Order: sequence, then C-alpha cells, then structure tokens
Amino acid sequence: MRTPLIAGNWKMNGSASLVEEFGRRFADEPLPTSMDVVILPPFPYLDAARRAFEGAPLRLGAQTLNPLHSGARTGEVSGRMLKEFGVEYALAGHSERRQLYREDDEAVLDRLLAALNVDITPILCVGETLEERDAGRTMEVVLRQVGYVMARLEPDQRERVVIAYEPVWAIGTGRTATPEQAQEVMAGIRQYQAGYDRELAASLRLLYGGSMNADNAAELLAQPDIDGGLVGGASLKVDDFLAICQSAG
Ligand SMILES: O=C[C@H](O)COP(=O)(O)O
Repeated sequence: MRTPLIAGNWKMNGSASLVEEFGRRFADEPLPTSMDVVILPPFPYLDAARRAFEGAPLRLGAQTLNPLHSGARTGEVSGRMLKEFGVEYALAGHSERRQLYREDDEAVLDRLLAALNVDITPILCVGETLEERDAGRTMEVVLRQVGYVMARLEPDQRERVVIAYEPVWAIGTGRTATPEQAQEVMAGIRQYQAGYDRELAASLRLLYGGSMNADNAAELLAQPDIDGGLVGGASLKVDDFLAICQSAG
C-alpha cells in the first residue's frame, strides 16, 4: 500500500551530461513496478533536468531550500523558485546540512514547513553518529529529530512527510547498516508515529540512506518497514541507480 520511493541525492556532484544520460536511460528502460524515482541534482542543473526527464519516469527534487519566499538572503534559493522548475520533493535535515551548515532541529523544521507551504513533499532526514550508536543512544537521537518536527505539524501536514533514516556513520563510508539494524530503527520510527495516529504510521514512507548500492539494495528494501532509499554515491552511476530502482519492485 506504500508506493516505493528511490531518491538519488547527487549532492555537489554531477554534470549537464549526466542529467541527459539519466533522462535517456530511464526513458528507454521502464521500471518494473509502480514507484516514485526522484533525482536531486545541484540547483544549476534543475532546468536542464526538467527538460531531460520529460519522457522519463523521473521526478525532480531539491537538496535544500530557504524558509523565506524571497528577500536579502545571498546564495539561497526559495521553495517558490524551486516550484517554478517543477521540483516535487526537497530534503530537510540532511546530516551534511546539520553538521556542516549548523542546521539545528528548528532550522530543519523551518525548511520542511517552507516545502509544505509550496506543496513540495519534504524528505526529513534523521540519523545518529557513530558515537551516539556506540553509546546506545540511537533511538533517543532519531526519535528526538523525528519528534521535534512531527510534533509541530498539523495532522494533514504530517501525512505529507517522508522520513529518511540515514545513520551518519554509513553515509559515504561504504559501511552500510545491516538490514536488521536499519529495520530496527525504521520500525521504531513507525511505532513512534503510531502513538499519534495509527493510520498515518501505516502509510508513512520510510527510506533508508547510507552506502546503499546495487548489491545491498534488494536486501535492505525487502525489510518490512523500509519503503525506499535515499542514495548518494550510487545515484551518480546510471547503471547502479537503475539496478537499485529495479530491486525496489
Ligand atoms: O543523501 C544520501 C545519503 O547521504 C547517502 O549517501 P551515500 O549513498 O553516498 O552513502
């Protein structure tokens, strides 16, 4: 009942030619099942991506957005602008934004609300560091990040949020969480949500992120509470990313 979602976060990588290649390949190779596939390229490629993805089952996402619609915010991009380029999804709270750009829970909430306000589906990213996992604090950290945001949303807003669990120690390290480790946290997030609303918890889309690749995707995606993936490095190689999408079927 939950539509699988695979999102490719290119981070500060990619090129105009990679955008073209994704458009061509995904138009040629139909996906095996009804699913959502999203590419989140750097901002300068959004317009080219919108055109290149026209004949392909690819949707557009943004890696971040500013909480304001417009104003004196040098270097920033607003949700309203992203919407003009056909963006349908946006990340909020990616660990790189939390760590490198000091976005705290409040800043993450502001960005997520900005996405909801312009009808962009937010993907709320949460996850623990290695130190926090080793200290046995994984669930406490993850549920704080989820809870801070979800507790401040109206019920109809909660329904529109996708949550990505990305253990920080698994991002870009080649050290993927085991399917059991990922499933345990995802089940915990769903159970926590069920405390508010059982129906919402059952329909909430949960993605796993952290060194997901063509070899480990099928096993991760087979877990009962994992509905998709947020893929970094492997989303830059069209064959690998296609294989990941195909294993979600
Ligand atoms: O947004 C994607 C995640 O940070 C995962 O990145 P990765 O697949 O390169 O580990």
